[in-house]
Amino acid sequence: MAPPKTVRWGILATGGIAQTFTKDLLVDPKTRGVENIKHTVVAAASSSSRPRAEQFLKDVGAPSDAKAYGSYEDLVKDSDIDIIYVATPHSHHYQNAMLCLENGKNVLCEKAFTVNAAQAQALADKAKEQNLFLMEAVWTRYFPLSIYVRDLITSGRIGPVARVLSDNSMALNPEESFSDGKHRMVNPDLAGGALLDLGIYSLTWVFQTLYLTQPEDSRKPPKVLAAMKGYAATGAADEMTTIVLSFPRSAEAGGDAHAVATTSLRVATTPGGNGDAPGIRIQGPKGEIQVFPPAFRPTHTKLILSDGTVEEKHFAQPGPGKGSGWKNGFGGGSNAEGEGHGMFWEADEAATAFVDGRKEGKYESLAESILIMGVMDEARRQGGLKYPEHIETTKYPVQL
Ligand SMILES: NC(=O)C1=CN([C@@H]2O[C@H](COP(=O)(O)OP(=O)(O)OC[C@H]3O[C@@H](n4cnc5c(N)ncnc54)[C@H](OP(=O)(O)O)[C@@H]3O)[C@@H](O)[C@H]2O)C=CC1
Ligand SMILES: O=C1OC[C@@H](O)[C@H](O)[C@H]1O
Repeated sequence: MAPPKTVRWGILATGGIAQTFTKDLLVDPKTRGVENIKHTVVAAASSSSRPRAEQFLKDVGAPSDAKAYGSYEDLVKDSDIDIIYVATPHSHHYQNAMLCLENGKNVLCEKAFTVNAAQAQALADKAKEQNLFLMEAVWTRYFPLSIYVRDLITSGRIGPVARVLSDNSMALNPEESFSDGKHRMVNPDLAGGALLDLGIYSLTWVFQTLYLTQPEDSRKPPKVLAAMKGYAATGAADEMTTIVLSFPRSAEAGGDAHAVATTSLRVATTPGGNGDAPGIRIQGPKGEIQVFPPAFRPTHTKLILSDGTVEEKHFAQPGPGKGSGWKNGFGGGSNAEGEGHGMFWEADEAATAFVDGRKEGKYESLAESILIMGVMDEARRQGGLKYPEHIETTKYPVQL
């Protein structure tokens, strides 16, 4: 077997998810049976200060020669970097990812990919023009659990999927948790609200079960009907959004399929985060697949068939982990001591694509990311939610 190829990462921003991702990145891929690539961190940048980037590199256990930068502009000029992971708030993804692409860097960009579909399209166009890799970091798509669920569907165990019910909600008590209104969950200037932050996962489950599992030439965009409740304290952000989707299908493929994607900052998929009610139900004529919360990091599925068969599966996130034990502070769950968080699967895919010369992720094309951004645009249009022009714009560069 050929020796693993080492992929050199740069980390853009030093906040919560940048820490979690980078710790996972530094877990040896062999611990999860991955032999083709290795990851290393060669640089990190903080827009606040260089010492903050230095501290970040220490905290995550990066190699001692990794470089610390005090600006994103300096990071993108580093010729030793193969891929940059963009970990700023969604309001900033478009400007930051464009900066990377303009400077010839491959990009893995956190969710939600951008603020709207026009920005996502502009990034995809730029990546194509520059012949660079670009992928939205919807980590859940790359989990072995997600691959297993998609395989159950394509192998026909439940018959053609007729309906998907998909929720990702957290009872965050927003007035108390985000009382100054500055947190990205509620802050319009950071494209805040439930939809872009949490609802993206409800839609991920809808799309990866009803869209990605269809033959490519038969995938069609869904019709969208949405209800949105604004978050009163900050005005332009949603605290709850419900989207009904109808996917056109031929009669041979089972006819049209429906989905309901829900998200809320006020109520939880399972109160107390105990995870005993399925947040995702994928239903066909022969049975259903249940996925247990949280929707973004599920570890438990149940297949229930109408003939009485019940198959439960638990998926570990193999460690040992570099101290990547995780709590999100919102009651969103924590992983067992010694486990990784699970962000390494998407990193493996991005690195493998880079090494193989692919320009997009295997389980979510740029066209699908753009389509999902378009569904969120339509939900916001129907719900009357607009963000400030300077973060909705496709102009570049814009100082945020
Ligand atoms: N995949 C997942 O499970 C998760 C994904 N996310 C996504 O990751 C992104 C970042 O979230 P998270 O890490 O929790 O956010 P944090 O607020 O913890 O970190 C964001 C970082 O972005 C940089 N930044 C640059 N400009 C701003 C600004 N105006 N306001 C705030 N931060 C700024 C800062 O880093 P610096 O000062 O170093 O430049 C900051 O530390 C979001 O898009 C979110 O949706 C978040 C949580 C989980
Ligand atoms: O992406 C996410 O997944 C985990 C949640 O806790 C977090 O708030 C969200 O941004």
